[in-house]
Amino acid sequence: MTTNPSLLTPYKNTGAQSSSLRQISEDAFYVVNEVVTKRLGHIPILKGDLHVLPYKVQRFIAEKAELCRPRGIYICDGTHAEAEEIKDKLVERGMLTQLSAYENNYLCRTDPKDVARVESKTWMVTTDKYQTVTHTAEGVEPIMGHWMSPLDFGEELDSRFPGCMAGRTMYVIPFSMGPVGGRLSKIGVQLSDSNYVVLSMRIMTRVSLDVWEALGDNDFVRGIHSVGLPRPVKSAVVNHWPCNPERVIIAHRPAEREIWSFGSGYGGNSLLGKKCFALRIASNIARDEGWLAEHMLIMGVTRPCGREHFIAAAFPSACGKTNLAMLEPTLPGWKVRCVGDDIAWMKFAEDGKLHAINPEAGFFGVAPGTSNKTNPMAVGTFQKNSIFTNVAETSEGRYYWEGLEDEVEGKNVQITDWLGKPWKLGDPTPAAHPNSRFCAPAQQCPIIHPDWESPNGVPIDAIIFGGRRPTGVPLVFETFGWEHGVFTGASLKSETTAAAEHTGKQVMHDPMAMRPFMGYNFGKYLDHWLSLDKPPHQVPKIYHVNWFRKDANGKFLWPGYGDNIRVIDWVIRRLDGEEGIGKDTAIGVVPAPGSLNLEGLGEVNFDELMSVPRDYWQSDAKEVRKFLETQLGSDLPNAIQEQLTSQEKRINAL
Ligand SMILES: Nc1nc2c(ncn2[C@@H]2O[C@H](COP(=O)(O)OP(=O)(O)OP(=O)(O)O)[C@@H](O)[C@H]2O)c(=O)[nH]1
Ligand SMILES: O=C([O-])CC(=O)C(=O)O
Ligand SMILES: [Mn+2]
Repeated sequence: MTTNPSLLTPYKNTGAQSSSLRQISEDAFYVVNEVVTKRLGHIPILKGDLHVLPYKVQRFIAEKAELCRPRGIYICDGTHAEAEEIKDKLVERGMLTQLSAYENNYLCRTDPKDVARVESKTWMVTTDKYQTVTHTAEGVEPIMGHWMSPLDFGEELDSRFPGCMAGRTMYVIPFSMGPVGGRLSKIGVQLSDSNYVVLSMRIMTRVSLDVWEALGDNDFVRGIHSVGLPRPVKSAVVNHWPCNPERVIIAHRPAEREIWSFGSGYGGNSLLGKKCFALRIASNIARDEGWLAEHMLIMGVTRPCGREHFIAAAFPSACGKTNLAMLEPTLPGWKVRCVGDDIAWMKFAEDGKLHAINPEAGFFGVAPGTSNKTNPMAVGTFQKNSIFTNVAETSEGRYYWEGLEDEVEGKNVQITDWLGKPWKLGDPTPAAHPNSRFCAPAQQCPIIHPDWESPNGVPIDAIIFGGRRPTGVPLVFETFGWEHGVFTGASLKSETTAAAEHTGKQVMHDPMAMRPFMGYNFGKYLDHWLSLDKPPHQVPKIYHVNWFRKDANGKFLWPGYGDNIRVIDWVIRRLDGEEGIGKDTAIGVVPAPGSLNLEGLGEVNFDELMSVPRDYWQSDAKEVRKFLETQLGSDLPNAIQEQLTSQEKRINAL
């Protein structure tokens, strides 16, 4: 199979800011115009004016249209009217159903084969393999980063993209991650043949014509997405949801800042601003520019005394970020405000502090388990202008999923499950898919932070890592310093969830909660983190939490949700330097007996919750050493190696 070299030629960044370059690019207009016109051939522009866009964008569109051969090109403007027009069409076609009990809420059922991220088909394409993966020990498959050679990628691309949009519209989506024009913000352009993607991107990112203005002649991240089912369609389309599960590929070319996604319409695979751009591509940009792109929520916590602290927290997918970011405190006088629930871009500012922005504009949250009891602020957010994917529906036009039983019990309502079948309480299968999601504008969150769109971000005082650890791991501990904190993040593990294709509950390594999102060599990534602790930087303190420890009967030891404020309270008192509330253990500082505010809580087995069992941690230490040494090989930073050794010594001395 041959590869069209023009598809794989990196675009040159002309850095066209100076007036002389601007002059050249104006002269080049006529050339561009000719090339663009030739490449487009007879493909009509259905909406918008291609020739007023930045030249690089014009060329990008023309080149990819020539490749994918859509029936027309639709340049999105991000307006409400545009969204209405698309929604009406989708309702008519049966892909969306209005949830009539709310204002402008819609339900979408996908093909049941397309319901989660597909980690095994997600790739980083780099010339040098070790830009993507670490030097693992002989015979050990790297689990962080998934490498494909440019040559192989060329073949995969050639066998999928030519003509892949036949009979469909190619939407051009201009979007900004972070407020348009902001200091930490970045611009992307996604091409997609899915109108569900257009509607979702409009919620999750800032889609607007202002983006073109802010972009000018600068470079942008390029996204090409296709559901991979050109017309006429040869196989049956299930649920009016075109996709091509057998041929899925999500490939990133970090050097070219380019993303190619094929075959899936599901959020994490198709909303390219999210995991693909804001984590995998952005972590590459961040390393080059000296900042961090992380899988973290950002929250502001105000104590009864009125002082506010900002916290960033990294938990793997479906492990509680959205819930913590919108926590409703059970302690009186406390206030939590949400800055972001999934991704943080963080950079040290002149004040020496690490400042974070939320690059997204919406929440793409796990639906099951979300209720007025667990997360009333999320519920408040998605009462209007939201899209629900793979949830169930009631005969009253409301959404339904596991965790909302109280709202239908004893009422005469019929439920239709996510597969479109009649369903009733007590049925053996779940009503909603476990990875069903709500997609809602962040600005509708009742506790959105007034500075959530501040272009300078918010100053982070503490970073928290966490995961689902049914045994052995205490509710909270403070690490002994930056290096120990980075080591603790690198050793992060969690039980698998429905957010990706892994089946069965197994505790897996998920370093920094970034395993599925690692954009470059994980050893270099750790080096980058370690290098940040230098003057004048005031690095945040690093903590680890575990809301999911279970007792011998398999019951959670900790009530979680709103009561997690009690842990945050302890964290902030530690930041303040309050004495006598910490107890040193081998793995970090846990709350001393009596130091955690448990007032008003029922029975809590504090000792079991905080215990650091020697046997457990001895075998854990062995396993972590094996993991880090075999996974990172020669890429394992010395500082992490030293942390490993000193932690082992402390554990053996327990
Ligand atoms: N037991 C317990 N469950 C929790 C807690 N916080 C969240 N959960 C559950 O964990 C699941 C996922 O929570 P989310 O907050 O959506 O997780 P997330 O990290 O934002 O997930 P992604 O969007 O996939 O990145 C939901 O079913 C929650 O109900 C907690 O404190 N205790
Ligand atoms: O990316 C997605 O599909 C949803 C998400 O936030 C995650 O899985 O962490
Ligand atoms: Mn996530």
